[in-house]
Amino acid sequence: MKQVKNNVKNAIVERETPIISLENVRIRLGNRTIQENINLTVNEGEFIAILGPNGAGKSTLLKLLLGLIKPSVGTVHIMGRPPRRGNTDIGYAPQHRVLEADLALRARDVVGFGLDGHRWGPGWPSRKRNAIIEKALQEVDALHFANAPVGQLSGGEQQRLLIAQALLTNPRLLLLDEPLSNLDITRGQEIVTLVNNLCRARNVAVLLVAHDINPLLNVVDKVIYVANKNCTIGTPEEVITSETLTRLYGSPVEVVKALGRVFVVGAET
Ligand SMILES: Nc1ncnc2c1ncn2[C@@H]1O[C@H](COP(=O)(O)OP(=O)(O)OP(=O)(O)O)[C@@H](O)[C@H]1O
Repeated sequence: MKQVKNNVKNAIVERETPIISLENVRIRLGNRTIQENINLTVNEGEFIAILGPNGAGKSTLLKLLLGLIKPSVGTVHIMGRPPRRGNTDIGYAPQHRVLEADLALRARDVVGFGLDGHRWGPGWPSRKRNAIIEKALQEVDALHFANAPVGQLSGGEQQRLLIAQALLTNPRLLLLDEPLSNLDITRGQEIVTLVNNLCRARNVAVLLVAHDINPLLNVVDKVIYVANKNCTIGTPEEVITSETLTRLYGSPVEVVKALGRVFVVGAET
């Protein structure tokens, strides 16, 4: 009985532990300070957009969570533990370049690469491995082009494969680096809807790096805005305001709302 109680207690503690916790984090690369003092918490199942100008440190933040770089000051916790490379609780889709048109690999093989280094990686021609790949392809609505040569797929279709790859280990945190870049408005919106559905259905926390908040405005829970070596987190209504962004950039910024869209003016955004 005591064991059962302990198990329940541990399960509750585990559930209540934030997915990400950053305290007083400073990031330096080479001899440059990229971020001064990051404090933020991300909870289970939250859908969060990371925004900010080129070179502000959005991808660097993802690398920190992946354990690829270390903070020079402060603490980083992923599900209560320091970040570590190869953490299967994290699914990561890196920034994507369109693949060569003559690349003859099948879409499903490319997704399968996501299992490399995993216990169902190559050398496991098992039904289990194929079933995992099939499920991920289905979740991103890619079954109908699963056998197509990947180089012939559109940017949006290739993006779905990257997301499928990131889902293979059933992660609790999904890191997507600019999945909307190079997509037209309709394809971009389809990816946003897909990611939102995955986030809600799986209760997986999602950090999605983007340059434009507009396609995400109606679906994200929060925004992390990175600029001028600082970052801030809050709901879009809290963060995408003239006051908050002027404070963050340290120079005048105007947030203009028109035609149902939001425009950030006056800063290098
Ligand atoms: N090893 C390094 N040494 C020094 N500076 C680096 C190193 N790696 C990256 N940087 C710098 O860190 C800054 C942040 O880069 P990062 O790629 O995180 O920006 P970003 O916000 O993702 O930009 P973008 O929107 O253009 O992709 C950039 O100015 C980059 O030049």
